[in-house]
Amino acid sequence: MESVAKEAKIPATILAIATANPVNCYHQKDYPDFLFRVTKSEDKTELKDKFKRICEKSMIKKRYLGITEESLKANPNICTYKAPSLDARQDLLIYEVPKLGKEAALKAITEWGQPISSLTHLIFCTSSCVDMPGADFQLVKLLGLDPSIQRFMIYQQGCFSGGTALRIAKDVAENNAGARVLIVCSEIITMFFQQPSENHLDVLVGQALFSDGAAALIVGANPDPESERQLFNIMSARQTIIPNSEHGVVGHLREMGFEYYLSPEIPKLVSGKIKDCLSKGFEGLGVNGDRNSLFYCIHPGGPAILKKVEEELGLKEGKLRASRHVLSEFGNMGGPSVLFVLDEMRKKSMAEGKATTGEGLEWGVLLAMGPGLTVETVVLRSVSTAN
Ligand SMILES: CC(=O)CC(=O)SCCNC(=O)CCNC(=O)[C@H](O)C(C)(C)COP(=O)(O)OP(=O)(O)OC[C@H]1O[C@@H](n2cnc3c(N)ncnc32)[C@H](O)[C@@H]1OP(=O)(O)O
Repeated sequence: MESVAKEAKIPATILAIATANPVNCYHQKDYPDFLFRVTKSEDKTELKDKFKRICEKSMIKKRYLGITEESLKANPNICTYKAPSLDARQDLLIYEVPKLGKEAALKAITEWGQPISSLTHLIFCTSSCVDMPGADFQLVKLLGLDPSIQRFMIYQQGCFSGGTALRIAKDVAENNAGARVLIVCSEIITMFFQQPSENHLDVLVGQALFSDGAAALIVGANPDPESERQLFNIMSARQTIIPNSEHGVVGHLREMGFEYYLSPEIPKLVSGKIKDCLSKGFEGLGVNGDRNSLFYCIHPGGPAILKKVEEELGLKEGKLRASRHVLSEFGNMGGPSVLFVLDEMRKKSMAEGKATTGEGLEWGVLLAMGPGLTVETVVLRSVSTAN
């Protein structure tokens, strides 16, 4: 099919962004006591000290989690390493994941300001649970969307799914006249909640970083200048696998929930590919090579990843402010994280009276990474905040 992209006067454009989190807020300084108490692991003092060190170095102040002491007491197997608890976790998640997504979606639709019936496509991403019919179907019911809305359900892509959703939305918006795509990424990481174990130290890293959140965006090409407000144009989007890195992030869905592995090599593997991702992403766009003249929305996977990427790209202090802010205030929410970063960037740019939604700069890049290791590179062009 001949791409309509060339005909689109304005390429796929983000028209609204919104976020939501569960109400329960956990302060990182209190979390080691909480985790070791609810999992009855107080006797593992060395492990707790190690966990405290990881929490202190996480650069996270607070996180939001759907789990509560009460819900864990009602499902004690969730608190016991390797105990079968898949049913209990699924039963909580299949309702909560679309519900949190709905909260973000309603805010995005309000910002967009158009009738819900104008939405033509839905992309729903989650790695938190699986079910049939899927979380996309549940969201259609919860929001009262047109039953004939065209759905894409993206399961189990992990932390890069926010970039995947933008890539698919760009294709859809530019090849279907009048398309308005609702993206919803919703993660509640109860499937990753595990009792600390001396035999599986990666779990400590996950318990210190992972958190719950949902983000929703609306994307369309050729926005109506009278009634729709542009936030960022999506100029290119591509996905790639980092060679020899599939051991980096691994998650096996078991009776215990997710049995997952996080290699200490992740920061090095990701940063080693980052220049190549940027040069391929910007190919043919005529943007100069000064990396400090771009704005950055990078998945806040952990402080070591951000630091390594910053060093590799030779970025000046402050260029990754939005990613670090999201890490500090919300933790690593997986797929939605990078969309939280985008929201933070445009809000701060507007609040500080910057000329564009991208910290006053014209061009920028959103980078999302996850299992594979896979990187999504989405090149963005900001718009004037005077719009
Ligand atoms: C690809 C993606 O990005 C997708 C995802 O989001 S998946 C999650 C990705 N994120 C990560 O894997 C975390 C990356 N790592 C980090 O950000 C940091 O290393 C950290 C916050 C975990 C620790 O901070 P740091 O400044 O490196 O402190 P450091 O003193 O080296 O490590 C603290 C402890 O954590 C341990 N540790 C670090 N990484 C570990 C890992 N992957 N597995 C097990 N233990 C680990 C260290 O051995 C150390 O233990 P001791 O205190 O007993 O010596």
